Amino acid sequence: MDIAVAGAGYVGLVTAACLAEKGHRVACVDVDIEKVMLLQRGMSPIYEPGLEELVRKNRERLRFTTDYAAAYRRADVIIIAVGTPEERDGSVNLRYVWEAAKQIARTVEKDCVVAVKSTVPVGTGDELARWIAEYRKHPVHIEVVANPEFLSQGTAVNDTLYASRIVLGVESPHAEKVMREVYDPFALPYVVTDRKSAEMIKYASNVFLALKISYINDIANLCEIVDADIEAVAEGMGMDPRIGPRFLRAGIGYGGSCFPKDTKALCHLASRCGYELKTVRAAIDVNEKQKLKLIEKARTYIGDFHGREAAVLGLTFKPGTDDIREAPALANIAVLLEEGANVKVWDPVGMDNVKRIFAENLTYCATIEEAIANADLCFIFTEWPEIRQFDLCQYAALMKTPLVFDGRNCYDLESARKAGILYESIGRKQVGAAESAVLVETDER
Ligand SMILES: NC(=O)C1=CN([C@@H]2O[C@H](COP(=O)(O)OP(=O)(O)OC[C@H]3O[C@@H](n4cnc5c(N)ncnc54)[C@H](O)[C@@H]3O)[C@@H](O)[C@H]2O)C=CC1
Ligand SMILES: O=C(O)[C@H]1O[C@H](OP(=O)(O)OP(=O)(O)OC[C@H]2O[C@@H](n3ccc(=O)[nH]c3=O)[C@H](O)[C@@H]2O)[C@H](O)[C@@H](O)[C@@H]1O
Repeated sequence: MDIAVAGAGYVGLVTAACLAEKGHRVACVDVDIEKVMLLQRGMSPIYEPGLEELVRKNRERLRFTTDYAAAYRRADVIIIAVGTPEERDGSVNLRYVWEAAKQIARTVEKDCVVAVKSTVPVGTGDELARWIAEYRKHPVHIEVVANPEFLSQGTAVNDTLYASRIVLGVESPHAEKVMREVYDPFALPYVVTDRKSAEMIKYASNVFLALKISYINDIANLCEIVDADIEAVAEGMGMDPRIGPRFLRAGIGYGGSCFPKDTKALCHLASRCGYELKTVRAAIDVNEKQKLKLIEKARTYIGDFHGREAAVLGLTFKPGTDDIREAPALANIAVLLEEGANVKVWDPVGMDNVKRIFAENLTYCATIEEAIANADLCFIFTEWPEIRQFDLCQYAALMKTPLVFDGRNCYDLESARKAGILYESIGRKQVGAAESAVLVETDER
C-alpha cells in the first residue's frame, strides 16, 4: 500500500520505518526541514535503539519529505502522528492535528483513510471527519479512523513490530478493511471498536499505568514511615497475576511526554463534562510531590544547597531515550541551581537536550567519575545501565562526602552498606543514616 505519515517524531518515524519494514511504500512528512534533511541522509534525529538501522535498511520503500501535497495526493492511507502538547489548563493543544488535517483536505485526490495515531481527546476523530468532509478540495471519500499508539520510548521499534494490540476505531466496514490491510503483515491481535472508544482506550491505558506508578510511590512513602521495604512489597504484589509485576517500580515519579500530559488531559475532559476523576487527580498530586522527594531528603542531611557541589547522574525521563520532556531531573536541577549549588551532570545521551535549557549553568561531564569527583552529594534520576553497574566503592573514593540519593533504587542495600556510602533510596531503609547527622553539624562550606 501507499502510506503517508504526518510527523517524523518518536511515533511517526518509528511507525513509518516499521510499515516500510513490513513491505509498504511509505512517505514520511515533516514540517521540520532539518529533521527531514537528516533523515534523507539516513540519520535519525532522535535516539531510539534500532531505529536508524531500520530506516537505512528500508530506504528503498521509505522516503522523507516536507512536500505534503506530493505525499498525500495519491496515498491509500494517511497516518497523523503529530504532537498534541498540553495547554496550561491541562487541555490538549490540537493545533498540529488541525494543520495536518487542513493539508490533507487540500491535497487528497483519491479516496483514502486518515488514521489518527496522535493521542487526541475523545470526540476529536468525529470532529475531524465532519471537517474534512466539508472542506476537502476534491470530491473524494475520506474516512477517519482512530488508531492510537502504545509504544514506549527506548523500546519503540520492538513495541511497534510486536505490539500487544492494534486498536482500530472505525465507523464503517470499509475503513476497517483498509486498516487491516495496513496491519495484517504484523500478525498482531486487533481490537476493533468505534472511534470514541478507541480514543478512550488510549487515555484509559496510559492513565492506568500512571495510577499504578503513583500508587506504588504512595506505598513506598508509607514503607519508609513504617520501616518496610518497597522492593519486597512490589515483588510480593507483582506475583499476583491480577496485579502483575510491571509498572510497580517505585521512584521519583513518572515523567516523559505522555503520562504527565495525558493524566491532565483526561481530567480536563472529565471536568468539561461535569465529572471529577478523583483517582487521577490523586495520582497527579502524588507524582508532583514525589518528584522533589530526594531534595527534601537531602535537606535533612545537609541543610540547604548553597555552595554545595552536587552531582546529578541521569537526566532523561527514563533510560534508552534522549528525551528529557517532563524528566524529574529537570525540576530537581532547577531547585539546586536556585539555591546556589554548583551542579555537575552526566547522562549517556541526554546532555545535548539539557544544554538547550540550562546552558552554561551546569558542568557537563564525560564520565560518572568526573561528575562525582569532590561532590558533597549525588542524585540519581535515571536508571541507566552504566549507573546500575557503577562500582559503588567509587562514590566513597571520589566524593567529598559519599552521600548518594537514588531516585530509581539502582543498588541493593547490602552493597551500599559494604561500600561505606550514605545511601538514601525510595521506600527502603537508609544505609549509613546514623553517621548522617554529623554532616550538618560539621558543615565546612
Ligand atoms: N512519544 C511517545 O512515546 C508516544 C507518543 N504518542 C502520541 O503521539 C503523538 C506524537 O508524539 P511524538 O512522536 O512524541 O511527538 P514529536 O514531537 O516527537 O513529533 C511530532 C512531529 O510532528 C511534526 N509536525 C508538526 N506539524 C506537522 C504537520 N502539519 N505535518 C507534518 N509534521 C508535522 C513535528 O515537526 C514533529 O517532528 C502525540 O499525540 C503523543 O501523545 C503516543 C504513544 C507514544
Ligand atoms: O503514550 C505514550 O507516550 C506512551 O507512554 C508510556 O511510555 P513512555 O512514556 O515512553 O515510558 P514508560 O516506560 O511508560 O515510562 C514513563 C515514566 O514512568 C516511569 N516509571 C515507569 C514504570 C515504573 O514502574 N515506574 C516508573 O516510575 C518512568 O521512569 C518514566 O519516567 C507508555 O508506557 C506507552 O504505552 C505509551 O504509548
